[in-house]
Parts: sequence; structure tokens; C-alpha cells
Amino acid sequence: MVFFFAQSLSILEMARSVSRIFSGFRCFGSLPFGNTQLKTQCPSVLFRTTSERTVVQVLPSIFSRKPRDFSLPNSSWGEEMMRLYNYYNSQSEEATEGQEDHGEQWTRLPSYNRSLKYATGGVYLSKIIQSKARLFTRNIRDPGAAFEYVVFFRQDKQRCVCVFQAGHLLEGPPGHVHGGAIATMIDTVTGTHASLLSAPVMTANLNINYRSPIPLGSTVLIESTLDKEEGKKKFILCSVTSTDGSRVHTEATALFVSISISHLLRG
Ligand SMILES: CCCCCCCC/C=C\CCCCCCCC(=O)SCCNC(=O)CCNC(=O)[C@H](O)C(C)(C)COP(=O)(O)OP(=O)(O)OC[C@H]1O[C@@H](n2cnc3c(N)ncnc32)[C@H](O)[C@@H]1OP(=O)(O)O
Repeated sequence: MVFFFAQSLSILEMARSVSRIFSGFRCFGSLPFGNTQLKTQCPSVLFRTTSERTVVQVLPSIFSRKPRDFSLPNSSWGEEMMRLYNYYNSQSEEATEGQEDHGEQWTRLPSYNRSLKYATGGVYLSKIIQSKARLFTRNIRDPGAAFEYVVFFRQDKQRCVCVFQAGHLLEGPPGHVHGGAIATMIDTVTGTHASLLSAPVMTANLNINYRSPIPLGSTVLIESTLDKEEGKKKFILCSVTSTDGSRVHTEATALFVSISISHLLRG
């Protein structure tokens, strides 16, 4: 839900900017670093909020190894998930040296399961919660059991595409995906998209129309486009369809509002 970006920056420039500003946040959520490798060291980060200096220590020592990028294929990914991953990934090569990147390719967004070890100053969280906090969609260890997804971004088209395979723990109606799980994925994709425009952001409004049920275990496409921006507000459109586009499962509109970091740290 969170990054600082200037809209006009290219993907690579964005990656560099974020890298500078948010070097400590590389270990959480979907971060727009393309195929770049993560650094293994995640130091403390000092935030200057309006009224206080806040030290956010990013990773505990047990995370000193390279964190897992959940957007890479695992053994649970089915044929359709792999086919679409390979399709978008083949169009998301890193720009070669000397070649300018105008965001005309897809960029795969790496995805990690946590960022903050603990945030002091204004936030009241128990140490247990602080140490155990994980991104909701990335907190189930059993591959394929819940949310398997990868998000790609096209800057020139202001478009995100998420390939999503819904696992057996996401059942709602028998044999089909729970509406809350679908909402979670829509929030994740549109929230990632909004945060690429200007972060940090939070969801202010999410409107969802469920058109047809999604079979459990199936792979679907979740696509988001930028509708409009009005100051702090970003309006994003989203659809969930079958992978051949013949079936609309869900349509949504989302509003994200830019916030200051202190908004999060106030608790
Ligand atoms: C530091 C950490 C870094 C870590 C890095 C992370 C990387 C992660 C990456 C990837 C992860 C995947 C991505 C996941 C994404 C998930 C996102 C969520 O689920 S967020 C949780 C659910 N949302 C809430 O809990 C919000 C609760 N609400 C609020 O906090 C406030 O209400 C907020 C921020 C939304 C707005 O509050 P105000 O005080 O800032 O702004 P005001 O003045 O109220 O509104 C600004 C404008 O927006 C309109 N507005 C606000 N709420 C509205 C609404 N519900 N409907 C319509 N308009 C609304 C207002 O009318 C106003 O418009 P006018 O500027 O006057 O034109």
C-alpha cells in the first residue's frame, strides 16, 4: 500500500528512487523493482513524522537471509498460471545497459511477506504482534493453498495485470472462491497500482460487483487501469475475468487516498 513515486518516473528511475527513499522496506508487499535482486541487509529506517522521530527497524535477524519472493513460480502453479506467467515475463526483460526504459514493457513486481519488525513512536503493538505480522495474502506456507499470484505493471499504459490462482483454502460457496478473498485480491492489485502512482496510499472506497462465480483452483486475470487522479485521490478500475477473457467474474472501482507516513504510525 505504500511507496513514494513521481508518476513521470520510468520504472527503473522509480526503482532507484524507492531504493533510496525506502531502502528499508524492500522486504514486504509487491515492490516495483522489476527483476532486480534484493539486498539481504535491511537496516533501521528513520522517519521524520510531523511531531516525532520514529525509528522503524525493518527486519529481525532471522530474516537476514534473502527473503522469499512469492511472485516467482512454485510447484503448485498450474499449467495456465505458468503459461500466463511466462507470457508476461517474456515481455518484461530488464532494459539493457544504455537503453532507456520508457515503461513500454511489463515489469514483474516482486512480492514479500513483511516489512516492519516494529515501529516505535505512536504505534501501540505488542511485541508478539510486531514480530509475527505478515502480509495477509502471503502468510500461508503451504504452496497453492491460498493466494498464488504475480502482478505485472505497464507504466506507459497505466495498467496492472495479476495472474491469480485461487487455492482450496479460499472456498466460499462450495467449489468456488469466497467473495472476501476476491475483494482481497482486488484491493491488493488496485492498491499496488495506486501505490505505484504515489505512495503511501490507503483504500478509502472499494465497490465490487460479483458477476459470475470463480471456480476454486482456477486461474483468472485481475486487471486494473487508472481512471483518474484528483489531488490526493486515485480512482482505479478493476476487472476479474477468465484467462481467455470470455467470462467476466467481477468488476470493481476503487478509491485510494495518499496519506503521510505519520498517518500509519499514529495507530
Ligand atoms: C510505511 C509502511 C511501508 C511498507 C511498504 C508496503 C508495501 C506494500 C505493497 C503492497 C501490498 C499490497 C497492497 C495492499 C493494499 C491494501 C490497502 C488497504 O487495504 S488499506 C486498509 C483499508 N483502508 C483503511 O483502513 C483506510 C481507513 N481510512 C482512513 O485512514 C482515512 O479515511 C483516509 C486515509 C482514507 C482518508 O483520510 P484523510 O484524512 O487522509 O483524507 P480526507 O480528507 O478524509 O479525504 C481525502 C479526500 O478523499 C475523499 N474520501 C475519503 N474517503 C472517501 C470515501 N470512502 N469515499 C469517497 N471519497 C472519500 C474525501 O472526501 C476527500 O476528498 P476531497 O479532497 O475533499 O475532494
